[in-house]
Amino acid sequence: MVSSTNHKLAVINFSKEKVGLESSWAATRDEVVAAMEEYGCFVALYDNVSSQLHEEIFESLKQLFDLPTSTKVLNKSVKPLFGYVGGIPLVPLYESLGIDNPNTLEGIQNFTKVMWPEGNDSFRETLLTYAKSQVELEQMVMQMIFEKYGVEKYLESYKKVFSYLTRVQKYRSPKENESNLAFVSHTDKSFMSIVHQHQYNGLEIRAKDGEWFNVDLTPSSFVVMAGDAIMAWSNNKITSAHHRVIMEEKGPRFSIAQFSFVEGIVETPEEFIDEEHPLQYKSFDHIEFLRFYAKPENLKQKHELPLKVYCGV
Ligand SMILES: O=C(O)CCC(=O)C(=O)O
Ligand SMILES: [Fe+2]
Repeated sequence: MVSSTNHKLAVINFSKEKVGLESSWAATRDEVVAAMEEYGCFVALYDNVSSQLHEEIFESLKQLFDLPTSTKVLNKSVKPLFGYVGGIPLVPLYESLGIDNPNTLEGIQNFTKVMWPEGNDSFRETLLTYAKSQVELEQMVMQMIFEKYGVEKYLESYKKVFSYLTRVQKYRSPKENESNLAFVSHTDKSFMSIVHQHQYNGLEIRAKDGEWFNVDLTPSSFVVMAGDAIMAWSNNKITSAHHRVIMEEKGPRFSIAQFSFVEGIVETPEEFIDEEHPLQYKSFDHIEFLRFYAKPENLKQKHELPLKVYCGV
């Protein structure tokens, strides 16, 4: 689709040679924070996931989604919204499974032993390698943001309490007379998210002026996005990106979203608060916020910013 928008996400090179250099680290950090403040997201070009790994991971997702629904629904979690999603009338094209702690052997094993009781070493190894790379990318971005705002003294304690959820997702093509809105407009409830896709575009971002624009991605593109928790943490310096998925092209489209959550309290550092910038959100327990958001009566309300309802000042 040709779009006539003026909006375009920044594309920032995160290749090892580049960000490994002290001189380009600082320039990259500035680009990251400017992009996050403008759109709540940017595209990272990241060569730590090779094209071979990229193909392997999406090949293995096809196998996963081909399992019978009776197996996929066994993907459950005590954490709210961490399990299987499919057959939802609001998003009929969408199906997804959640892998808690995908960057640890235990986390990925807990998932594979439910999906393939006889084991699936190749899925386990591919996903673990992939998830570790994505976490590495997120931690670089996190470090840049904390540094740029002069609050890096809090970074180590945050790193200790971050946990990750990977959602693997499949969008089928719409049937005739069916809407092509494959995932409704939302902000992520995470601290940050990273989205990676196979073959087909579909992700759209809402700019601050309200215009929607699509994002053209390559196999080495990773969309790094601000979630609601970093918005609260930064006292709205960075606001979470409203986004949705439209199925323009033939599907199925596969994507992987990785979400970071704070296993504990998210609190705005005092450095972000002054007379001109009063505190916007009370400190909150991240997982409890998810529990609040996931209550059917709250989901039904379709709040523009559920976090504001939960703990806005
Ligand atoms: O599939 C995508 O491109 C985005 C998915 C998404 O927004 C989400 O899982 O929160
Ligand atoms: Fe999202």
